[in-house]
Amino acid sequence: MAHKGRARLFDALTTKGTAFTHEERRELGLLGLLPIAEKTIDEQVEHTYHEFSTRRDDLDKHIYLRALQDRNETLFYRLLSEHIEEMMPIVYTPTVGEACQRFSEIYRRPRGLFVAYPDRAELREVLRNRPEREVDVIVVTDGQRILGLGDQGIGGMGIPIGKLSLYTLIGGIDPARTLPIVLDVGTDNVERREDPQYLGWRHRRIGDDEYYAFVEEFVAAVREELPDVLLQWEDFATTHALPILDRYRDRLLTFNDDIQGTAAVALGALHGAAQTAGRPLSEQQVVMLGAGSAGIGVLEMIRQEMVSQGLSDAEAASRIWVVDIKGLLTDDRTDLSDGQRRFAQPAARVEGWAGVQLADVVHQVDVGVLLGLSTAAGAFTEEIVRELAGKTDRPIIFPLSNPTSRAEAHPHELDEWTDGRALVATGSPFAPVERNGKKRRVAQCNNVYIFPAIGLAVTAARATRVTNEMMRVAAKTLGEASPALSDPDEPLLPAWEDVPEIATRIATAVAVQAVKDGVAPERSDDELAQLIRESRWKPEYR
Ligand SMILES: NC(=O)c1ccc[n+]([C@@H]2O[C@H](COP(=O)([O-])OP(=O)(O)OC[C@H]3O[C@@H](n4cnc5c(N)ncnc54)[C@H](O)[C@@H]3O)[C@@H](O)[C@H]2O)c1
Ligand SMILES: O=C(O)C[C@H](O)C(=O)O
Ligand SMILES: [Mg+2]
Repeated sequence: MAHKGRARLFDALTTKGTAFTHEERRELGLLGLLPIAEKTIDEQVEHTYHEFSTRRDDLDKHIYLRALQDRNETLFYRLLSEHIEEMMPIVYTPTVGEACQRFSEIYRRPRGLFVAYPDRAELREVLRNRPEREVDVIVVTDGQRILGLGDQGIGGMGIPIGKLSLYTLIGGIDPARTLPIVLDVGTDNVERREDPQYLGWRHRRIGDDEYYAFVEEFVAAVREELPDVLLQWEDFATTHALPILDRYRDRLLTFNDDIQGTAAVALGALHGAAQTAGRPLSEQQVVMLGAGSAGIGVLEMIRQEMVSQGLSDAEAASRIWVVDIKGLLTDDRTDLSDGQRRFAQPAARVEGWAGVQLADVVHQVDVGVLLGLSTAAGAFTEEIVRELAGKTDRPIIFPLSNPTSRAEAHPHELDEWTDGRALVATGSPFAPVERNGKKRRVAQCNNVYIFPAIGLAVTAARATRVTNEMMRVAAKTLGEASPALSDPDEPLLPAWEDVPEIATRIATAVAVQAVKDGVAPERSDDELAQLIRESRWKPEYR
């Protein structure tokens, strides 16, 4: 801790603000730079919580917390950890969505790296200018598909910042070793581009040739500067997300959270749901609304799970129905990507149907599981849900699109239309559902149950790759922690207060799997468990 004087006082990572003791103030040259009172961190938490509570709306609260993070990270995380349920929706989904839309307007201080296309000749210098030398986790976006809100250009930076806050809060990654990055490659959002306040590069998105060359340059610079870092891709448009993952997954320590993290959390939540419904996944017909990278990623994992339950690949695929903006994916469609084609139903199977929209599929098929990753708000209509509820005792319905404004249905509607029988999980947080005077928490099936644990696992175990098996183990360990397994009235996923502990459990299982897969140095399971517990950063003044 080399800093002294003002440099120390204003270093967000090491400052204690009014909690510097008199002795420390003398040692560090801070005498007179602070009011005389000496606060404890608990008093600071109380004070900041009061300040937070007086802000007028959620965006204002977001701005307050982000400013606190820029001022005093230890206090920020301490405050968050004591109010995790209340503050998660403020620093993360859904409020972070609005913060991205209004990024330039609410901008106060820089954070992380802005890797802009016009600086492409100096990418290495950009990387070298990173705020801290040692980095365990990078979250990078290009801002093109921010939640279900589309292209936000540089405003997408809110997402890496928010995700990394949760890497620390839940996964115990040292905040000094996290790095949010936005690749500023222009924006096709005309409103943003023409907004005089816009802080990004005012240019249309670059073409694919330039784009992939730039991404390659970026990856090369990251490898040179930070060869051991975990590089997480976030909120890229599906057309880029899949090729990027394919290109780098075997070359780097990397994963795509929207594809792989989402798949793992969905499978985890389905574990408790299938058990409560009394019918394993391999005996369900599954319908997915949305055939983007998130939807296809989830379905790949569901298919593997059905196969592990004894089905052949073809049998599993025949139980999976995917509907996109044009209707059901069938093998006579010429507009499907390779990933989508794997889930196309034979056109012959739908011959004689009146149509191929979601309502038709639910009408024709004995659906037990309905999932939404479509951004289509309200697409799970009363009619569709009532029909589904007529086919099965415990319909499993997950409207997973974010933010709240994009949800395919709201939990209280699903509860009403199914007389309380639906097993529900949502992507964004919702208020508890009330039935017969009893309030029930709604599980938030969001990849935040997964990515912090992956970060913790690979950092502690010094893994060099994120394998499919590591993701499957994460899903399984989360699934086994479902409160619904012991009481069907309980939510499908654990409460936020329990999530840091469950992340530790998931991380341990993932680290053990990394060793098994030969992508982390040999260590015993006990050693890994201990390493993971010990490596967790805690929000305490040092
Ligand atoms: N809960 C989570 O953890 C989680 C994780 C990742 C993504 N998501 C959410 O999933 C959504 C989709 O993400 P993506 O990257 O796959 O997006 P995407 O834009 O690539 O895919 C959207 C898909 O939905 C289809 N679609 C759009 N409008 C439709 C409509 N009206 N009817 C039927 N289909 C329609 C499109 O054809 C496309 O196949 C976003 O809202 C995102 O926030 C949630
Ligand atoms: O950011 C989230 O809340 C989940 C997911 O990564 C998404 O893109 O919607
Ligand atoms: Mg995302």
